[in-house]
Amino acid sequence: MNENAIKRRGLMLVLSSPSGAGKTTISRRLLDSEPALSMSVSATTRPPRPGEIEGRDYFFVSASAFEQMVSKGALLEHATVFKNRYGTPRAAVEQALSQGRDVMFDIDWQGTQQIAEAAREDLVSVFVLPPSVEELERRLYQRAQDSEEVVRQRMAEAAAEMSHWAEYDYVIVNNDVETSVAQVKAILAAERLKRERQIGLRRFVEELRGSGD
Ligand SMILES: Nc1ncnc2c1ncn2[C@@H]1O[C@H](COP(=O)(O)OP(=O)(O)OP(=O)(O)O)[C@@H](O)[C@H]1O
Ligand SMILES: Nc1nc2c(ncn2[C@@H]2O[C@H](COP(=O)(O)O)[C@@H](O)[C@H]2O)c(=O)[nH]1
Repeated sequence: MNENAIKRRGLMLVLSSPSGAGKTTISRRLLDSEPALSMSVSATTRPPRPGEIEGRDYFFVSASAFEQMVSKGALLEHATVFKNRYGTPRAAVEQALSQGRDVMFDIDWQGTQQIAEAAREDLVSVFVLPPSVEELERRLYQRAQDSEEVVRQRMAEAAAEMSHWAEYDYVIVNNDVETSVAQVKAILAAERLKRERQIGLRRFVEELRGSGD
C-alpha cells in the first residue's frame, strides 16, 4: 500500500453571510483554483437577476415545482429567505461526496443548521462578515442587480443574519477579496487533512509500522 491509497471522504464547505458580503465572489474565485471542489447549485423561486444563468447560478423553479421537490425529499435542506424559497438538490451533492469530491454551498444559517443536524462530521462552515455596515450597503448598491426595495430589505435583515456568526466553525472578514480567498483555501487545506477524513490512513500507518519492525 502506498500513500495514494489513502482516500478521503468529501466534505461540505458552507459559506454564509449577510446578503452582499461577498460569498459569490469568493466562491467563484475558489472554484477557479480548486479542481477537486464543486459548487452546489440551489433551486429557488426567486426570479433570475440580469446575467444569471439557469443551472449555473440557480435552478429557477415555480413555487409548485419547489413544493414537489420538498415533498419528494429531493432537497438536502431548504429555507425561506427574503420571502423566496431556496433549497439544495440532494442527488448532486451525494454523488460528488461519494466520489470523494468536496462540495461548496452558498446558503443561509437555516440551511447550515439543517446540514449540521444531518451530517455534522462532513460539514465545514465559514461565516463571512463585511468590514462594516456602510461597506455592506455600498456593495449591495454597487452590484446593481436588485431594486431599491430589495436592497433595503436585505440591509434590514443583515443584523439578524449576522447574529448566527458564532454557530460557524470559522469566521472571516471580507475586506480584501484576495485575502479572503487565501483564508478559505487555508481552511479547506487543513480540513482535508483531518485524520478522520483520511480513509485508509490507519492501514497505511499500520503497514509503515509493521515494515519498520
Ligand atoms: N472584498 C470586496 N471588496 C469590494 N467589493 C467586494 C468584495 N467582495 C465582494 N464585493 C462586491 O460586493 C458585491 C456583492 O458581492 P457578492 O454578490 O459576492 O455577495 P453575496 O454574499 O454572494 O451576496 P448574496 O447573499 O446577495 O448572494 C459584488 O458587487 C462584489 O463584486
Ligand atoms: N438555506 C438556503 N439558503 C440559500 C440557498 N441558496 C441561496 N441561499 C441564500 O439565500 C440568500 C439570498 O441569495 P440571493 O442569491 O437571492 O442573493 C443568500 O443568503 C444565500 O446564501 C439554499 O439552497 N438554501
